[in-house]
Amino acid sequence: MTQTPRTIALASDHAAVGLKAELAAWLTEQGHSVTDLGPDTADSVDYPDYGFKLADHVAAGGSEFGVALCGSGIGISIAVNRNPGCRCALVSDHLSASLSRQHNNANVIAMGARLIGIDTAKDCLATFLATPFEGGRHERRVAKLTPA
Ligand SMILES: O=C(CO)[C@H](O)[C@H](O)[C@H](O)COP(=O)(O)O
Repeated sequence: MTQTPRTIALASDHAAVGLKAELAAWLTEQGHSVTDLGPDTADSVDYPDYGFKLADHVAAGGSEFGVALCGSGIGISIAVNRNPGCRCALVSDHLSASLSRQHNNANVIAMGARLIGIDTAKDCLATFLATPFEGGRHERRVAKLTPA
C-alpha cells in the first residue's frame, strides 16, 4: 500500500517494546517521520506514564498520529484518551482500524502486543494511516467529544 508520508509518534510499556521497535523501523522504511517516545528497554514501566507522554505530544501537534502499545492495548489506550486532544482507538482487526479513521477521526491507534501478531499490527497501522475521515454526520459527533 502506497502511503502519504506522515509524522508519527510511538510509545509503549515494557510489554510492547519489541513491537514498537518493529513498527518504528517499518514506518521509517516507508518514508514516514517517526518519533519514538520510549521506553528503550524491556524493564518494567507503567503504561500511564508513556500514554500521557504520547498524548501530550500528539495533542500539542508534535506528530500528526500516535501509536500506543502495551500488552493488551487497553491500559495505554485509557491513558491516552484522558487527554481531550486525543481520540485513541484500540483495534485488533482491519475493519476496526478503518472505521476508527472513517467515523471517529482517531489520531492515535492502540494495539496489544500480547494479543496480535506483527502482520496484523502492520495491516491495522497501514489501514489507519491510509484511511481518511469521512466527515459529514461524523463531524458533529466527533466535535462533541472535545469540549469547547
Ligand atoms: O495495560 C495493560 C493491561 O490493560 C497491559 O497489558 C500492560 O502491558 C500489562 O498490564 C503489563 O503487565 P505486566 O504483568 O506488568 O507485564
